[in-house]
Amino acid sequence: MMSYHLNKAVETICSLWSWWWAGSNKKLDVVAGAVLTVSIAVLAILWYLRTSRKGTTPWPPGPRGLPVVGYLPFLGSNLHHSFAELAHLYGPIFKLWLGNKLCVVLSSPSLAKQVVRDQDTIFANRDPPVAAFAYTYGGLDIAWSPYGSYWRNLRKVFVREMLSNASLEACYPLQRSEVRKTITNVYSKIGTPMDIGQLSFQTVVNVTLSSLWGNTPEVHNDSKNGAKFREAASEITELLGKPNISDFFPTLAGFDIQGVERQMKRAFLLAEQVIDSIIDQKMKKSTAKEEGASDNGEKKDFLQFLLDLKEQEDTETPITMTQIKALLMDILVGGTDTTATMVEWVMAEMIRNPVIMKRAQEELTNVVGMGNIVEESHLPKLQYMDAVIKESLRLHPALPLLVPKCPSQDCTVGGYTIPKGTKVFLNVWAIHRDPQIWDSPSEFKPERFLSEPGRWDYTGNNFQYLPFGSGRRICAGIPLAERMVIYLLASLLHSFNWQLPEGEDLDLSEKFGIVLKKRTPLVAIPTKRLSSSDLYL
Ligand code: HEM
Repeated sequence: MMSYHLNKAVETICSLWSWWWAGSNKKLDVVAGAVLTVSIAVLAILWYLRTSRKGTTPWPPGPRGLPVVGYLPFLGSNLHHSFAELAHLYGPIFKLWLGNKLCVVLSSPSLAKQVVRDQDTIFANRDPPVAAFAYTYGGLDIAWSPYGSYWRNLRKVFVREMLSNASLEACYPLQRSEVRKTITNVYSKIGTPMDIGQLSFQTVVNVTLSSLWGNTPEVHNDSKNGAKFREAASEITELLGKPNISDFFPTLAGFDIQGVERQMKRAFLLAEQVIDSIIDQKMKKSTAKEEGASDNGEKKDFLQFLLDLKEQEDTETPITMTQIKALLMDILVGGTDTTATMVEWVMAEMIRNPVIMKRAQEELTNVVGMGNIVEESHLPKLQYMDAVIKESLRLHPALPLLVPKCPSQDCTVGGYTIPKGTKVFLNVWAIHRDPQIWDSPSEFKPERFLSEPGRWDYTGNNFQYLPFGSGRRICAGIPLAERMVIYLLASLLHSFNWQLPEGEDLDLSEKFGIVLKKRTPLVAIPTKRLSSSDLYL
């Protein structure tokens, strides 16, 4: 049918043109006439193809915006809020131009399904911001590498070796020791205001560092390394979320007008120094071991595993030192700020809802007992706490727009064409607050997750609830994240009571970035909850 119309169009153009040509060939030479004929035919075909495609499946509706800058000047600082407002005007799928980037925003479970389930392979690509390349050796990590065998192998190595039950079990003593250090530290400052976000971030970075490279004493005794890495990691996340002209106008990227890339490179170098020094120590240690006694059957930590993998030539998943560093960067940057921010949101919601905090603490008293500290074996029994965390992730998803997707070919979603290369945002923040899905959506009600526990999990199969995303590019660190969040929260709440400083109000407003943070840090005062001081040491 299409080729019939096409032939017809070309035929008509040619016959009209030959008529003009017949009357005027005295003035033009033969070659110029032929070139003109072909050019007009090509233009006509292109015009036909473009208009005929638009006619069958149009592009999504959306606001017009201004020439050159598109809709950029009209967006507020909280992108997820602006997108939710536009969805009220244009519907659950709309398009907008941000500079010369075509973006499409989806805000309903059924559209989410079409992207992350029905056409997952097409949408499993990323459109990395310029800043992302600067800290991942040009996109050699899991989060920003394009969909394909490189990404698949790297993700497989990470999931199989670091997140298997055996590896998580092996890491528990190290995690426990870091969480205990935090409890002792808080106890030493009891009665004074504490920044909960900072406290969580510090703990999560230490837990992650020790999970990655085990209890290498040189690393743990070097508190400078931890502090340096924390500074670098928070700057990297901050810069990743910063709107950057280089991303909206790729032709201007070379100028780095806002200096985002330069700042990112500086933060990256700081983080790289820490990673290099740890790899260095690890390699020295294993050389010493090789020369001395056997390893007594000790389980290898993740870094050791990666270093050994690098040396193997006959492996299915070969890896270079640069790739190892990109992977470590990914885990450290992608896993720490998200997890720590979630702990802060959950604490904020509980401080705002003292009845809920009390119920969570009662559950801890029943499961753990007032004469004990929280242990790993208690965690699966904390059902109410689990519901509180799920409800916090519903209202404050750490990545409210997930990581934007980028189709590898033209495709159709919700009856609209989405051209190849479009930046596609899934507004899970809006889905999580949709009154057609959730009863009293803006209220904090953990009970909603208790009544049908099987219905809500983090697997991404229920498109109404996607705090960790869905499909092939779903968060790679869920088991570790889940465990760190509940373990740290349970320990903080079992050991202490928490309240706001006298006369302070709780501000729950949000600050958009790649990670959705609290606009103002949560500051709270801990008081002793357990009777014996020994339980704090
Ligand atoms: C509460 C904590 C966390 C939350 C809420 C979270 C959430 C997410 C989300 C929403 C995505 C994007 C998924 C998508 O685009 O569909 C993601 C990707 C990712 N996350 Fe997490 N995450 C958390 C913790 C972690 C941790 C602890 C790690 C690693 C140790 C981690 C590693 C990753 C990686 C590697 C990706 C990229 C996956 C890929 O592109 O294949 N995350 N995370």
